[in-house]
Amino acid sequence: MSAQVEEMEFAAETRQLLDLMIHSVYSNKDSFLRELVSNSSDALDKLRMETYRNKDLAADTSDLHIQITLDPEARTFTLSDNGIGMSRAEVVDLIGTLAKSGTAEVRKKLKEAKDSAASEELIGQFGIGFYSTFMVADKVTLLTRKAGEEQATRWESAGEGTYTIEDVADAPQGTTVTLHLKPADAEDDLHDYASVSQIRQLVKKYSDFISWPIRMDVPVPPAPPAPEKDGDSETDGDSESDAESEKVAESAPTHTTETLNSQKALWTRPRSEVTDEEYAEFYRHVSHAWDDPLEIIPMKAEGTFEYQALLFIPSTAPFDLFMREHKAGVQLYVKRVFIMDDCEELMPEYLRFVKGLVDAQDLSLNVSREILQQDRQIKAIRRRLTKKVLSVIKDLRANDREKYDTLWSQYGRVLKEGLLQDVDNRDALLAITSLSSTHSVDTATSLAEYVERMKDTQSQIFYATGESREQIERSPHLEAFKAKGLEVLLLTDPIDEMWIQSIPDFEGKPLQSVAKGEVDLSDEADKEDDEKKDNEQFAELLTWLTGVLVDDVSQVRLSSRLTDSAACIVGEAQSLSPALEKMYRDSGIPMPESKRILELNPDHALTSGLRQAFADRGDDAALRETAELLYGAALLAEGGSPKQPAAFSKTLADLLTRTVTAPEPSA
Ligand SMILES: Nc1ncnc2c1ncn2[C@@H]1O[C@H](COP(=O)(O)OP(=O)(O)OP(=O)(O)O)[C@@H](O)[C@H]1O
Repeated sequence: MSAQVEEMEFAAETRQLLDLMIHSVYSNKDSFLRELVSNSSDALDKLRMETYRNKDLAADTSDLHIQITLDPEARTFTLSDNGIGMSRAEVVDLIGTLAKSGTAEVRKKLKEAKDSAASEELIGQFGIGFYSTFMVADKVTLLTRKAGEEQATRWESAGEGTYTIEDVADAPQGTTVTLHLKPADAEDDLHDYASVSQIRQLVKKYSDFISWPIRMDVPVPPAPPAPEKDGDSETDGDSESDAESEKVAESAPTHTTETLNSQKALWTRPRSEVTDEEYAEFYRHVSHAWDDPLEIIPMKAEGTFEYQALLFIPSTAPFDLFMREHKAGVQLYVKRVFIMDDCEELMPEYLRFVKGLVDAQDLSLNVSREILQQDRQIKAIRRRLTKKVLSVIKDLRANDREKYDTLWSQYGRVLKEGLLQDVDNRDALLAITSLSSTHSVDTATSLAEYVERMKDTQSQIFYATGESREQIERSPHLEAFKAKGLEVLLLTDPIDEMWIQSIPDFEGKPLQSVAKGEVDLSDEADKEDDEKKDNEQFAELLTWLTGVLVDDVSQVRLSSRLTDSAACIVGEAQSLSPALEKMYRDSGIPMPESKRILELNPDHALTSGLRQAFADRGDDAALRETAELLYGAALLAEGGSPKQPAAFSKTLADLLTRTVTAPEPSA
């Protein structure tokens, strides 16, 4: 007996996505099979885990498997599992809507995905899972009953604006998905998915390693005709034996059940025996991805803690890598039995983009998260995996620069979090960290490479932080470094501001911000004399300026970092940069307003003119205005803005007006 059929609408972005799928330009239509098998395999894993945890669960686990049934006449493809199944609410939530975490991002990307290449990339990036069935079917029916529940649910949709959902009283445990297939179209890469040979081949290709049996009923080829006896002629009928053989033929089964996959756990096989394509399929299965892995990392450890691991670095970063909901990517198995997804205990947070699995030999099958957090073995595995991933990245940097560059462009920002979080691996992390520098626009540098290029007279590693390379390069702080040919690291990731503060030196060379403290760039022998002379000459002006600008700066002093500009603003040696202060403030951490230092270029005409004017006229209103403008202009030059832009611009306008107003004729 079935209850009322309810028609529901897909959310707007789900509809858009379905539209994209149905009119899909995505060339690999076969992927729907991988997605369905993956979902069923997960559902079987979940059921097995659930029965470990909940002994009272009324579920049948006697023959967990996946079954494929083809009906070439009705043109249907059916895949069922007797796994965990879904409740009605779960069907609405999981099948009727997109994963919530991605919704906003998907919406944005959908809007942008105007051409076929963009939508292909979109499908690849998000992995559209169950919806991929609409690439090959014009109607999809899903019948599911959650293990332990009586009520089942039927869901059906033609992939347009709506779907129907109804309660069904009677259905086997697990999920059955029936696809009403579109006509095969070789030109569109739409194969005949009601064909036994096609499905046999695709399961082998995509899902051979799935640990559950994937079965299919296949027709038994007709038995070869019995050999004719000697001397028998066509007319010479032995009617009794003919009837006998007919009976046998009638009762002979027309179908037999074939298991299509070898079920061999890929991670237990030596690397030399597994093809890259098999690894790639396995990666797509474990990580629900649609792309190829950038790097495959098989590992095997024997001894005290025995385990095997198969890790992957995906070629593209997931859209939610920096979102709170992002899940860690490594699964835990114990003796080939799936235990849990997203096992955070196996990987540090900054390697959260790594996918794959660890199969540990000596853990208990009902190990819980709480136990894992304390487990010595898990901690040891995590240490080993971390070191291995970092050493693989280091090797890529040395031997496959193109791959490393892709990796760094995708994950560099996350890896830099490690510089703050993982003190034990800081050296390894620094060895794989690439930073922009004034040395080259095209190629980033490591700290070690920077040190190799350092001049003999140079004792510090210089760096500048800012929003972009262009902005930093225009900053007055860099002038003298440019003039003297000193290399400066250009750090533009917000996280750079943080880790750089936590690393005082590299190979004994202190890291020095070009915008902080006093930098000593003079290499002439007589620099001390020059400085002394300058300081004496400018002493009164500097004291007066410090007084005029007392609300804004802690001090006004002469600079050795400027060649072209008249002034710049710098921080105290140990201070936080304005950007970092802002970051803390934005995240709710109270930060006292800190004053910085105004530095003047003693060789600039404006500075020397100001000194002369002050010597001639002393403190007057016009000179005070010049001091305010000088300070405001220095803020603008570093990419900041005066505290009161309107006042600044008015003072500037007044000054400019005076330059164009004809002087009063003298009496
Ligand atoms: N055969 C099934 N049995 C039980 N639950 C299922 C089954 N198929 C799908 N689901 C549920 O529906 C959810 C959505 O499936 P879908 O294939 O769309 O996405 P996914 O597999 O979670 O992720 P991705 O989009 O990355 O492939 C699954 O996470 C699972 O909870």
